[in-house]
Amino acid sequence: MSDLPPGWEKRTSRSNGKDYFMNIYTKESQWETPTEAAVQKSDKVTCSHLLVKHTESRRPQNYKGEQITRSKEEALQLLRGYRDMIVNGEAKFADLAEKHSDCSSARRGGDLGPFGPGQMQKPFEEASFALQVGEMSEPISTDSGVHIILRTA
Ligand SMILES: O=C(N[C@H](Cc1nc2ccccc2[nH]1)C(=O)O)c1cc2ccccc2s1
Repeated sequence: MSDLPPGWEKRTSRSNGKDYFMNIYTKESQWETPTEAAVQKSDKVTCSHLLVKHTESRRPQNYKGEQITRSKEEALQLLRGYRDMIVNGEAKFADLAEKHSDCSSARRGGDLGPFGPGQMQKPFEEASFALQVGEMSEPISTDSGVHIILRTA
């Protein structure tokens, strides 16, 4: 069994059964077998989000194919309610995201995985990169709808 350089973990892909390698510091993954120690700093963040779409969303339909009919104001009120439940410990972020997010990442408790600058819509990127690990954003708006973001790495 060949040893891996420090900071890497071998995983098996659920979608194709192939082995891949996860950097335990940055949570970034790669198919190639690493030959160097894993870097501990990354220009990426890992976030989860809860998206509530509304009639002004770029695609007013959620990943389940349901048409979105709520107004932007209603979406914001819903989202503030979820955020309050998380802040006062009544519910977990991932549980509410899985139950209520209109983004397909709901299937993974809202997890979007690691992303770097230039990958997400600007308002989302700016809010995400301003968070400390473990911190949750105030509601923010993108063309997709209104979101709360939790930075996890
Ligand atoms: O753009 C996506 N989903 C859109 C909604 C949406 N719009 C977003 C804008 C910024 C960040 C996440 C966002 N998710 C949809 O389902 O209509 C993504 C889904 C997923 C799922 C897993 C990992 C990344 C992504 S990005």
